[in-house]
Amino acid sequence: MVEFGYEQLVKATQSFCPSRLIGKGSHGAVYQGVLQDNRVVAVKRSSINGVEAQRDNLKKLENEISILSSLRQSCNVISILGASHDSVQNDKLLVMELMPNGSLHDLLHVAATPPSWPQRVEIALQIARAVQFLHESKPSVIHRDIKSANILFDSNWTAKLCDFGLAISPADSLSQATQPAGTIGYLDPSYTAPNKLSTKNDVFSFGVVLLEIISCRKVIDVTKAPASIVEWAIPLVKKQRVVEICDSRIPFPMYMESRIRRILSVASRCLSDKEERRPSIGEIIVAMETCSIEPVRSITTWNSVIQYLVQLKRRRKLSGEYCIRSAVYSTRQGEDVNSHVSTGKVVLLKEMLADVRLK
Ligand SMILES: Nc1ncnc2c1ncn2[C@@H]1O[C@H](COP(=O)(O)OP(=O)(O)OP(=O)(O)O)[C@@H](O)[C@H]1O
Repeated sequence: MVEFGYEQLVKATQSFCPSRLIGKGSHGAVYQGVLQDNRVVAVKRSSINGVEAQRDNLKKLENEISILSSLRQSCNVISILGASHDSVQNDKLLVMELMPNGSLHDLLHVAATPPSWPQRVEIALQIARAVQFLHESKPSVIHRDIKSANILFDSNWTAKLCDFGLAISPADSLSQATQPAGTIGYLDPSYTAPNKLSTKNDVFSFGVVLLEIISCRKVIDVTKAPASIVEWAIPLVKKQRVVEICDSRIPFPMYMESRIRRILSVASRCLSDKEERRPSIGEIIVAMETCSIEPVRSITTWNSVIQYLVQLKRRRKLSGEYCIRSAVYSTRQGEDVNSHVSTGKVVLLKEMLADVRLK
């Protein structure tokens, strides 16, 4: 991990200029920065608006830096580029890759166009891989704050798990005394004391995110009864009323019905009251990978085939008109109608072949 000079990051963010502010969280603010080598990065600062960081915020950011720098690289976990510390201002900075496409929370609840079903399945799988990476790291890491707002998209729309402020390694002796923490709506109800810390706490939160991805319902929605997404969706999953759970803004995809059923069944197991009944992230990946989708390329191919068939039908209709026009012209000129009909067919065939070659 690179130790950046504090002044270098002050310059990169134009002195933490408000126009560079991406957003504020409970333990800091994130700015867009441009490094000397022109790399565009995200810089998380423990103090907000220059007010000296509260001890708690500072500790969370230090924890985030320590956990992220102990992990290997993973395609579905945010990459840390470095950190910086200013002892005069008692400020800590975390430099990480910039995620320019916002959060899963915004994609589901704010964006005008809802994500497609294949996109949702792919995102769910990417998050599962991030959790698997953490739980199977040596020593393992428990994130403790898995939620749609902490899943951000990079420039290729790959989902990455971020915000490691609450993350903890159960191997760390400090974890024995760490009080339960997380976000209401995603927090495992059985995580009530430090000794209840387990990877299954993350599995529960992951189950909530799965329900959110499929339904696009807020995890706590006080305008609805029941307000909790878990209390609302799980009885419906048990009664096999899957269509009622699915986001109604886009048509229910019959061709993906079994995949969606499987994801909801995984979610229901993750949300089991009894921790021991919840699957491990390894089991979740196995269940989800069998329901993963064909690569987008194949969908494009199918679209091309459908488009081609539509064009073919249109051309056939046109060819009929062309033959009739030729025939009318020929009869006027006293020529053999059949010769023109076959010429029309040859022209059409040539065009179709050119079309296929282009594709
Ligand atoms: N690497 C990044 N690239 C782009 N935006 C980021 C990055 N990291 C965080 N953000 C955005 O910056 C804002 C603050 O993030 P931060 O992780 O501090 O808090 P949070 O997740 O919003 O809240 P909390 O800490 O309360 O859970 C959020 O809007 C988040 O989406």
